[in-house]
Amino acid sequence: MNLRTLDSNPAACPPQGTHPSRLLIAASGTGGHLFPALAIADQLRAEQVSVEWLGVSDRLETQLVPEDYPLRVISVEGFQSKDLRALWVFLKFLVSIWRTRRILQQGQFKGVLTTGGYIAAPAIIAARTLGLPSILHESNAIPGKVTRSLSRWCTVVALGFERAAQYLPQAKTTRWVGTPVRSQFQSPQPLDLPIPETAPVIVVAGGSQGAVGLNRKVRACLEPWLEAGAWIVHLTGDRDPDAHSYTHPHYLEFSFFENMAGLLQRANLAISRSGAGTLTELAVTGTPAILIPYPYAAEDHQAFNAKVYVEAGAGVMFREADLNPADLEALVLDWLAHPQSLERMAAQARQVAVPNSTEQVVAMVRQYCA
Ligand SMILES: CC(=O)N[C@H]1[C@@H](OP(=O)(O)OP(=O)(O)OC[C@H]2O[C@@H](n3ccc(=O)[nH]c3=O)[C@H](O)[C@@H]2O)O[C@H](CO)[C@@H](O)[C@@H]1O
Repeated sequence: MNLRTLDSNPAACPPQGTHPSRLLIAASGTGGHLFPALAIADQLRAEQVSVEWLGVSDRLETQLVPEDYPLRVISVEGFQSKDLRALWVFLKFLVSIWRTRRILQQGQFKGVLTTGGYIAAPAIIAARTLGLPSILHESNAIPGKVTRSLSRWCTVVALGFERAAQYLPQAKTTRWVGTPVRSQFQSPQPLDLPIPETAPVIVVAGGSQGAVGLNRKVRACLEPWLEAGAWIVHLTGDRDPDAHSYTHPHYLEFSFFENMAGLLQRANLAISRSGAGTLTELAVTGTPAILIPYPYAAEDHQAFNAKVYVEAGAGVMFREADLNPADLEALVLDWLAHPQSLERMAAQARQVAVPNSTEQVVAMVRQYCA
């Protein structure tokens, strides 16, 4: 991988005035923050907008971004403790605002787009103090802390779920646009797995990092589902101590799978965490789901995301702590025996998808950051 990480050295900036429009995208951490931002960036690049990235040195963006976009790194983290360390984090935060201001000035950026999280704070504050527009995309049904605190300073807040607007009374403008997904989701993708055409496929997904708790519940049920004829594609993440402990010719295990579009287009059912990105992809591909929210998500936001899907009739939700593997096993066996239930839910799932999310955010960039 060709790492092109830039710092705030002015010599590293492209010549000034050579691009019709320049945008700094601040997105960091997990797939849920990065993939929507990458979808937007790719579309902007196709429309000749020059995009650079603001990230953190040890997060997923260092693997996903630098091949395509110059990555500038700052040091920023969440305020979690109230002791001396909090003072250190605060000082780092002030420095991160100063560095972001310099990056924006030296690169002559016309504005900032962010998908929330810690990195959004210096990006929005720096843009605000320079009088530049900022567009914040919030994908969750309950907006994160940074979104709630700083929405008033954003030019516009784009929402993944309509119901998130009620938590942002101070935002100047909110617009419900859905959450952008990678361009591969817009067309049928081949799936390079040896699964027969007629076999039912269950995908088990724990978000961009995998979910050990969810993996355990599912492993307890594998045998009967496989006996019932299902193929199971299990995305375990790379921190599961029990990975590779079970083998069966129809059980395919991956720590991370690149071709999510092809996989979800082929899946008949997903058993999944309810991160906003995954949920949007399930809706776009019309995949019914058993949703098991991450129990420690801030303000239980994954459960609020899942409710959108459940209320639409596209799936069911279980709390991980209450979920008895025997119930999970029986529910899936029932659905495998009655595929028409899955088809009905698939149709409902498609109703949740918002068309043209990426294009709508790109239009905002054109409107506010020209
Ligand atoms: C633990 C936690 O707090 N997670 C948060 C994080 O989610 P996190 O990044 O875990 O989850 P999301 O579901 O939003 O996104 C996961 C992304 O990773 C992709 N993927 C996943 C597995 C794989 O093998 N291959 C692959 O490509 C999915 O297709 C999806 O695009 O940000 C989301 C958006 O703010 C939040 O809703 C989640 O609550």
